[in-house]
Parts: sequence; structure tokens; C-alpha cells
Amino acid sequence: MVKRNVDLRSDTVTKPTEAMRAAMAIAEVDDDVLGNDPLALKLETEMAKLMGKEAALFVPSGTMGNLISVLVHCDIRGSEVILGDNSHIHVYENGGIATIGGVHSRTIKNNDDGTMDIDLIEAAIRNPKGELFFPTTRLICLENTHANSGGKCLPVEYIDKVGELATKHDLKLHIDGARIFNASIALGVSVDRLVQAADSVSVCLSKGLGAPVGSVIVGSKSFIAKAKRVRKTLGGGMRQIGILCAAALVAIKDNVPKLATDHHNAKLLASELNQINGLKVDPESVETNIIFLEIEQDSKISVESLCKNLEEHGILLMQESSSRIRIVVHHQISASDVNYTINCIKQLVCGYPLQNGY
Ligand SMILES: Cc1ncc(COP(=O)(O)O)c(C=O)c1O
Ligand SMILES: C[C@@H](O)[C@H](N)C(=O)O
Repeated sequence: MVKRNVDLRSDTVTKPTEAMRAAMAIAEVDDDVLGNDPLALKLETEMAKLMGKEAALFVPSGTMGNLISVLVHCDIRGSEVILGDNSHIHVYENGGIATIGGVHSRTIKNNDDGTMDIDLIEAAIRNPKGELFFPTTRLICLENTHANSGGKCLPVEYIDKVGELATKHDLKLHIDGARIFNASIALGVSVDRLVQAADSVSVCLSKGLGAPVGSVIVGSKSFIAKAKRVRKTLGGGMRQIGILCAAALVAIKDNVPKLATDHHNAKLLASELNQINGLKVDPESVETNIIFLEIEQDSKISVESLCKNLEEHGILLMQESSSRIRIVVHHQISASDVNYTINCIKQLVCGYPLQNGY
């Protein structure tokens, strides 16, 4: 019997708010491929200014934003990109940079905090003297926050150091900033300062910001001009996108201020769950809106049965492995939803049937 709907699978699951729907309904639109959609231009201008870059481009997804960025930076055959072995680009984007872009990946181990050791990055840069044997390194990719590390924030000092290394070796730096606003709020660093060293950033509108669709890539005017062409090649040029950009403009205005609450709710959830025997989560490791919950071997309940039982009570989680569950908090998860989730998990893990009224 489903009691309520608490969707903690991802921050991609949010539904458009009434304010977004109202803005979409009255959105002024035109053909964006022909460069005339007024709200697309307004969103791109606003995002470029927010991120401290010359220009911006709306794209249908974060995956396409990363793919376009890598393809623009690595537009010469035989290019190589240095990226994390646990990065979204490497793990969850179907190897698109290789299958579509012909770009070779050189992975470096991601540390638990989402960074890659800078000395290992520098050691991985191909020496041009070896050109007879080696691909040519042209790009370094970072991810902030780092999703598979549990939403960890890469400090601005680290990003600046990687930027200096890229400049030293005449490379470009791309940031997968799907959750860059989460990092900005958690670190207390303005988003434009956080990405200052980057040549390009892909920013998801459809994650913590809560827009229904889309991402924006930002960079130099020259980069964005090339990106626009690659977007069209990939079929990402769309027509009356003002309907989508209207929602995104509302999302930026209304939801960036809510990210701190998402982080607070995630930390509260993590600290309460950590007190339940059979569960393990480090509340100190929760920096933003993502929690990785481990079910201990001697627990009375398995990951599968916990997720299934919770689903029957309207609580949706993402099973990551036989012992790990991912929980992602977003602006449509209330404090009451957090308490409901804690009570349901507590009852189930401690082996009690759920009481009515939870
Ligand atoms: C870190 C990160 N980058 C990129 C993406 C891709 O975004 P999209 O799902 O819009 O393709 C995601 C998740 O969706 C993500 O978590
Ligand atoms: C699964 C992954 O692609 C997505 N970005 C998420 O975090 O939900």
C-alpha cells in the first residue's frame, strides 16, 4: 500500500513547478536553429554571465554537453583526454567521446574526494616526442561535484592548480559541472570563481536546479561557435526551445537558493541512518545532496528487500550494488519526507513491520 511518494533515486526526477509550467505556457518562442528564440538567447546570456564566460549554448542533456565539449577541444584525430576512472563521462556516457568522437581516454584513478592526483595527471600527459607511438593529449576533464564519489566538492584551489597544469602543457580544461551550483553553495565560492580556470563547463539545468530538461555549456565565443556546429551535427539543434528555457530561467531564480536546504536534508538523513544498526554511512562524507548507504553484512535485511519494501511505501532509492544504495535529495524532498524515510528504514532494518501512520 503506497502511503506517499518520496523519490530519492536522483535529482533528475524532479517535476516542473507550477511557476515553471506557467512560464512555459506563456513562453515567447522562435526557431533556435536560426538563432531567433528569445528565451534561449536570454538563458544563454544569463548563464554565460553567471559562469563568468564569454558565451553559452543550450543543449538537450548533460551527456550531450560533455560530448560536444570534448569533441570541440579534441577536434583533431589522435587526440587524448585525461579523465577520472570513476567520472560520469567515462562510466555513464556510453563511451560517446570514443564511439562518436574518436577521442582516446586516458583514465586516472579518482580519489575518494573526486579529485585526481595532480602529479598523476601530469605524468599521464603524452610527451610530443613520442608522437610516433602516442595519441596527443589535448584535454583534461574534471567533475564538480563528483557524483560517483558521493557528491564531493572539488575545491577552487585544486581546480586552479589543474588549470595551471593545463596551461603549462598547452591543454584545455573541461569541467562536467552537472552539479556545479551544489559545489558553489556547499563551498561558499561563487560559481564563476569556481570555474575560472576552465575553458568549458557543462552545467545541468535538470538536476539540483530542477528544470525539466537541458544543460548549458559555457566557454569562449570561439568555443561556443564550434560547439553550436557540433550540436547540430549530433541532432541537438532544436526549434522553439523557449518553452524549455522559460522553465530553466525559473529554476535558476527559484532553486539555487534551495540547494543549501537539500544539503542540510541530506546530512540529516545520513546522520539519522548512521545510527541504525546494520547500516553504515559517514555523515561527514556528505558534502552536498548525495548519500551512499552501505548495508552491513550482518544486517537483518538485504539491499534488494529493503528497496522493495520501501517502494511499497512510496520511497524510491537507487540500488548501486549488492551492499550499497544511493540516495539523492532534491528540492521536492521535504523535511517531512526525510523523517518518513528515516522511520520506514528504521522499522524495516530493525525487522519491525511498518506501523500505520508513518
Ligand atoms: C556528473 C554528471 N554528469 C553528467 C550527467 C548527464 O546528464 P544527463 O542525464 O542530462 O545526460 C549526469 C547525470 O545525469 C551526472 O550525474
Ligand atoms: C545515473 C546518472 O547518469 C545520473 N546522472 C544520476 O546521477 O542520476
